[in-house]
Amino acid sequence: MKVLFIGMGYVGTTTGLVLAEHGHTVTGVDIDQKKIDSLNQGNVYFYEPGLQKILSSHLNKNVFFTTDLKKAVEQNDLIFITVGTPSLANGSADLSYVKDAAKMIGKYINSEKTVVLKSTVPIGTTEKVQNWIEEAAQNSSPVKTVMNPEFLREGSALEDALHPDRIVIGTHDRKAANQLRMLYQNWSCPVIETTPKAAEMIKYASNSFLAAKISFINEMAKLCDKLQVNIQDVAHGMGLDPRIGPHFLKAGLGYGGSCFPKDVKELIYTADSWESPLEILNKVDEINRNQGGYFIEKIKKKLGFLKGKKAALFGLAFKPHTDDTRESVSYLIMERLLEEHAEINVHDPVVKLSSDWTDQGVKQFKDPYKAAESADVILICTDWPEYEELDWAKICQLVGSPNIFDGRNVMNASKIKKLGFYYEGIGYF
Ligand SMILES: NC(=O)C1=CN([C@@H]2O[C@H](COP(=O)(O)OP(=O)(O)OC[C@H]3O[C@@H](n4cnc5c(N)ncnc54)[C@H](O)[C@@H]3O)[C@@H](O)[C@H]2O)C=CC1
Ligand SMILES: O=C(O)[C@H]1O[C@H](OP(=O)(O)OP(=O)(O)OC[C@H]2O[C@@H](n3ccc(=O)[nH]c3=O)[C@H](O)[C@@H]2O)[C@H](O)[C@@H](O)[C@@H]1O
Repeated sequence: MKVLFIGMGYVGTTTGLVLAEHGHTVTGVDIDQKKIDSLNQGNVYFYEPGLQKILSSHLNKNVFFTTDLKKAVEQNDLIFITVGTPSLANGSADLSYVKDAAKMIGKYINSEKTVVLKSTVPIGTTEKVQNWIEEAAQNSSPVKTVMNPEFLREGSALEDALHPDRIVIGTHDRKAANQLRMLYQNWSCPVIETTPKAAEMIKYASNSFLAAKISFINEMAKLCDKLQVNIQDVAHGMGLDPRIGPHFLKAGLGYGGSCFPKDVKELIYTADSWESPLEILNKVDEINRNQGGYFIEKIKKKLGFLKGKKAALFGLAFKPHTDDTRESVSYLIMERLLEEHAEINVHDPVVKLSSDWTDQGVKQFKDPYKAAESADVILICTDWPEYEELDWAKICQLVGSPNIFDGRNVMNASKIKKLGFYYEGIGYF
């Protein structure tokens, strides 16, 4: 089938390429000329394992990129909207990008279209999109709308999009539902058909539930710190119960990224506006926001003060295997360290620190051993697997004081302590 994607970000690029891999012909449009130029040169402009190879094998065969939306809309009858829906100051989702995309579809519509929302949008937005398109189109051609939420994770986006747990099709239109079933016919996971509103809610409720699991285990981890109980053992023991499951029980610095924080806030906002407050999600959000501060307090308790101390911060990305730093707790930690007048050396395998930070004296090192040199404390903020594999005996010789605070509980605590380090994780020591 021929498919158009509007918005060539993480989701649009990944899902577009995965559809191409399944034999569909995909056109990707973005308003950002640089992104389109990069993709047209065969370069995925963000770091996501596996995508580069798929782009290389499909570019200009059954994958095309352009900024010419008019032509792209005219030539495609199945159109996905994959633009961003970031948080506004009041916590609600900024729908301006979705609205712009809808209006442009309406403006250029030349035949019957099916418009599929893959962006995460508040409950009721799919209906609004239908109206925005129809208003702009002045009823020149019929349009059908579908909500088809995306569940991929950054860092494993390709695998997730190739092998999703479920496909949710939210529409009132039989023909549109069948079109999507055809599109996804090679996928073997369950397909759920429901209303657009339920599909929208499935996405927010899923992300909120996962965020709640993380905040729950982080609360337990803080209690474990006091009780001297290993949270890893607790999570393992809990996770063996299939009603609980082992996933998303990793205690640490909490959730970051472009989705959990914003989606939790949006659902809280929607619930408040319906006068049906979600007390539990308010707490989930609050616990998460406090996790970085809790980590800093732990370090201060051990070191006494941070002024003039050298901190080696390992990991800037909000999670491993991505270069995405949106809502990454590492930045909040850097801010706190700067407020305390600590010196900061950072390392990340893929993220490059912006001049906003280097201008404030933060130094970035390509070599983690160099970053650790003469440090008073090492802070592990992202669970990149390579950190576990470093030569920690060597690092122990390089540092000024052998202190490790592991915000992701990635190290083997007993091994690292045997090397001579003072070690603290979160609910893990
Ligand atoms: N990043 C992720 O892992 C996931 C994201 N989502 C949701 O998918 C949506 C997109 O997320 P990302 O891909 O991360 O965002 P992103 O910010 O990486 O990409 C959005 C793209 O849309 C483009 N854009 C904005 N307005 C446009 C317009 N009018 N016409 C054409 N292009 C336009 C931007 O230039 C940008 O390249 C969000 O609603 C997000 O919540 C859902 C599941 C996973
Ligand atoms: O809507 C979205 O954008 C996506 O949001 C998340 O995906 P993502 O944010 O890419 O990454 P996750 O693996 O979920 O991690 C999110 C954050 O939670 C943290 N986390 C995750 C798991 C855990 O046990 N503990 C924990 O602290 C990670 O370090 C990271 O900061 C969801 O997992 C996806 O299903 C969803 O599609």
